[in-house]
Amino acid sequence: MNIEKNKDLTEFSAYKIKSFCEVAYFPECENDLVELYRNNPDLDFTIIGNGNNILFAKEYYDRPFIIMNGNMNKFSIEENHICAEAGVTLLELSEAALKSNLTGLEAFYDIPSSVGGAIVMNAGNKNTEIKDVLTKVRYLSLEDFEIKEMSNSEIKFCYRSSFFQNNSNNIVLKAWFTLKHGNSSDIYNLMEKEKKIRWEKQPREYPNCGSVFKRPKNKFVGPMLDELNLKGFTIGGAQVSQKHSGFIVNTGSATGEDIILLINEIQRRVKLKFNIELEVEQRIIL
Ligand SMILES: NC(=O)C1=CN([C@@H]2O[C@H](COP(=O)(O)OP(=O)(O)OC[C@H]3O[C@@H](n4cnc5c(N)ncnc54)[C@H](OP(=O)(O)O)[C@@H]3O)[C@@H](O)[C@H]2O)C=CC1
Ligand SMILES: C=C(O[C@H]1[C@H](O)[C@@H](CO)O[C@H](OP(=O)(O)OP(=O)(O)OC[C@H]2O[C@@H](n3ccc(=O)[nH]c3=O)[C@H](O)[C@@H]2O)[C@@H]1NC(C)=O)C(=O)O
Repeated sequence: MNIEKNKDLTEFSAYKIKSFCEVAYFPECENDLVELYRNNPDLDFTIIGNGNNILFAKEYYDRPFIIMNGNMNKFSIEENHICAEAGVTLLELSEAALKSNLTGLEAFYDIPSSVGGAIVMNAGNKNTEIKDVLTKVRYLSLEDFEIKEMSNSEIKFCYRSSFFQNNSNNIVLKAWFTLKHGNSSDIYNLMEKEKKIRWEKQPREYPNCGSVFKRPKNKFVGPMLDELNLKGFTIGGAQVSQKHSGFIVNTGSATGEDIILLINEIQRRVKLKFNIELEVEQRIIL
């Protein structure tokens, strides 16, 4: 396993925020990860999947990070079942499904995420969520350092949440998905269609971490922010996207602090005007 001291984390954050950690571990397989935790039961590790939903609040972390991005990325396919390690990206997973003429992952083709991150957050769009294709998860419990498995129904998935979101002392190691046999060109066309829709609506040209806030009940975030004239509102290098107000983009030199200040100001104005407390969807790494 590769271990790097004083590691620059910029490339592991989709916001491209400059931040360092004391030491970064890059586990290559399940065993590396499990041994790391078992041998260091007192260390407070921060885990990063593909970095698409994290906001570095600090410029330096004097603690160890575990980086799954580009690691633990093996998968296998048997009939209509895929078994994938936590570090496989949804892009890799959906492309593998396409090659095997399996349908069910098209909506995830363009959702930036690792398998682990997708399960924690129950990744998805308006019509499909990862829970719809997931069979079971293998995970490491940090309570007793034992490896366990949990079936879909036990994971208590709901909108952008799961057992793993609410119990972060459990590390996703591997997941099994059940798909359906389909037609290769139909699968490909649907993947491209999903991607086109997202690229048309979302600010892919700037570093960002997707939706900043969860959808409040019966409301969308974008129209509320538009009503408040917040499109383009900027603090330092952080800007409410001109393309989709539900996103904050890094226009070049945003710090974590810029983004947090912008989030706080949006929340303050939304509360004043609509009496709604916007809940942050992204993980702020303190
Ligand atoms: N729909 C969309 O367009 C977009 C969606 N997203 C969503 O954001 C998420 C991004 O995933 P990803 O980039 O991989 O995640 P990140 O690297 O951004 O990690 C987010 C959090 O997930 C937890 N986590 C990640 N991997 C694991 C693991 N193996 N086991 C346990 N916890 C883990 C960690 O929190 P902790 O340690 O506290 O549990 C981490 O802080 C996905 O759910 C994706 O759907 C992001 C951008 C756009
Ligand atoms: C990007 C993410 O997921 C996205 C996912 O891609 C899209 C599409 O399915 O639906 C959610 O966004 P969203 O709630 O902003 O939905 P959208 O369909 O983009 O927009 C909702 C409504 O707001 C309007 N809208 C959007 C942007 C804007 O600047 N102004 C505006 O008025 C749109 O016209 C639409 O009528 C997910 N976000 C959440 C928090 O649920 C993410 O989780 O990070």
